[in-house]
Amino acid sequence: MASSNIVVVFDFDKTIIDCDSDNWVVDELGFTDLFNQLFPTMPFNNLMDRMMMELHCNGKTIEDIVEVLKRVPIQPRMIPAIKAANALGCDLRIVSDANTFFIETILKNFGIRECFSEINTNPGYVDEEGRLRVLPYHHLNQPPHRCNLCPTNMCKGLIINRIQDSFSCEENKRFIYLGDGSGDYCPSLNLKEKDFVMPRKNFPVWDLICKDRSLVKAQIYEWGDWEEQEKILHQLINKISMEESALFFSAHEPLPKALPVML
Ligand SMILES: Cc1ncc(C[n+]2csc(CCOP(=O)(O)O)c2C)c(N)n1
Ligand SMILES: [Mg+2]
Repeated sequence: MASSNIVVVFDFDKTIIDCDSDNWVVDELGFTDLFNQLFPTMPFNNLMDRMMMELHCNGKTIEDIVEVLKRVPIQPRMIPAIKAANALGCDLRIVSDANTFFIETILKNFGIRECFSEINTNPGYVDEEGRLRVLPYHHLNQPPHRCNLCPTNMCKGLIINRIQDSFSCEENKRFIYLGDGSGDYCPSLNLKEKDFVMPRKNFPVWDLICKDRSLVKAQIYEWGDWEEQEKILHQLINKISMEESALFFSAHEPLPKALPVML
């Protein structure tokens, strides 16, 4: 497979799929009223764990949840677009405030689980009683992350920093980050000048970025719908690849005379 120096980091809900997976499961299984009643009383991450308990106690099985997840709305072009980015050698990752069970079930159902090298999200697992448990990404026995932009269970900015630090400077990785929610703002601030952020237009991360664009070092390319997301992502991958090959030529030999227009 081709390899490149491009790392594409996707948020999941409303960036890869066309809904919030948590709300989709709760609504489709008929538990919206209870969700709305409990919503003001506890942090969201705990609420999802509680809702999974409520489903279990009311006779909803893991198979029922899986069946609902298989029907999750997604723009059909998203699947070939992800496969294409992977085939071009991009390192694709997910950073999401959903959970591993929902995300892995959905990606496997669409046949794209293997396109991603890493999924960073809240752990979700089925316990011995057949109940789905959802835990915080940052364990409660660890010191709090101290970021005041992010919910206590997950700071996506810390995750981006960890991914950035996993590469050496010589690898010169270029990041493209796609997201929609307020939780995607913190990681956007941590990107560098050579990187790109693709906020979903008219969604919370876009509103936050637009308040003061100068706080974001990365180049900003907004997207309004999935067709546009696919087009811009493809253009950015091409743009970075061209820049890198131009750099490669200029570092190794004089530019070949036959290529003056491209380079
Ligand atoms: C009414 C209401 N208030 C708050 C929330 C919390 N919340 C908003 S988007 C999201 C998913 C993030 O996943 P991703 O990071 O993949 O976009 C979560 C956990 C909600 N779902 N509903
Ligand atoms: Mg999202």
